[in-house]
Amino acid sequence: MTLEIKNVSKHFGDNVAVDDLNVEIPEGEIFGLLGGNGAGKTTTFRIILGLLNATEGNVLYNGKKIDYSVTDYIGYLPEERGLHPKLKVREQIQYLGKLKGMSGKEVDKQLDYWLEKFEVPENKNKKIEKLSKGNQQKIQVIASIIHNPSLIILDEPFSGLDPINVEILKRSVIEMKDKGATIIFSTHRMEHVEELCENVCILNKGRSVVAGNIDQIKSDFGQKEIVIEGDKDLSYIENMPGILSFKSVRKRVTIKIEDESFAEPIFNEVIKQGYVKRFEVKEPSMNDIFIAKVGEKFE
Ligand SMILES: Nc1ncnc2c1ncn2[C@@H]1O[C@H](COP(=O)(O)OP(=O)(O)OP(=O)(O)O)[C@@H](O)[C@H]1O
Repeated sequence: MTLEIKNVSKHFGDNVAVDDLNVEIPEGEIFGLLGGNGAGKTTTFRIILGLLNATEGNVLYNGKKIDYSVTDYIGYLPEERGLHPKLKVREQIQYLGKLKGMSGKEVDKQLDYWLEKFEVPENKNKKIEKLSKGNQQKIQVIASIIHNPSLIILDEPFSGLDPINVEILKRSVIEMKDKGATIIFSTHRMEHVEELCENVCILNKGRSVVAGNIDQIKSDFGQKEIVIEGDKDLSYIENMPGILSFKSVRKRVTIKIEDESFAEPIFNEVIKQGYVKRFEVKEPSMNDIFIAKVGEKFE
């Protein structure tokens, strides 16, 4: 049940929102669609769901076009959140669950389960307008997964959540994957994809600038990071060959190098100074890769 995005472009007048995008998302995977504001993430989701027509190309799930209006196997957390503020949580979820063909009993069971998971069981009979923004967001996520969909599309699911709730949602996303769902989510926070995804696509101005397996992307990128911890003054290393950047904060030095071959000469210099607590050659972060490929930073 692979999701295939094939040569998809979307033009809004002269504005090219998505530009010849090709992505394959295997079944049962958590896939990250990355990019800054206006990169084309939401437009891509709307095209996947059949809510927008592509100018060119097509999207197939399980070999067929998706028509969101008639599909019960899709869960979608839209960018524009759409809960009814005057309804109580249970009333809202009952309404949406029944639209997806569930019985009232089934909805209640699932709702209790997810409210417990999201650590807000006390909100079941509260009016949505009385909940904080983050807690409304949790209800919106529950609304999109209440019917146990096999394809879940989450547009910026972590935005507006505090760090504790980000962790709770991450755990739930992993649980949905373990139950067999294919999940695609968008974010402009690189660290979210590093933790959750095997494969990603980074969009910039509608184009895929980097795509594929995260480990592979990192190893193909070539550049590495060295972290050294200890008491020694290592500032002279800054002038050695292959060094792209050198940062020293308290007792920790972080060095970016062009490729791994430059690590050994640095190591040899460092141990000449005697004992160090740590010398580690690390893969670059997705943020480093994004900056190098796109020239923008997302934090
Ligand atoms: N209905 C529309 N009409 C005209 N232009 C649109 C429309 N929807 C999106 N766009 C444009 O398409 C581009 C991509 O927008 P999109 O919302 O897909 O980006 P995004 O990556 O989801 O951004 P964000 O992170 O800000 O939500 C933008 O330049 C946007 O202005």
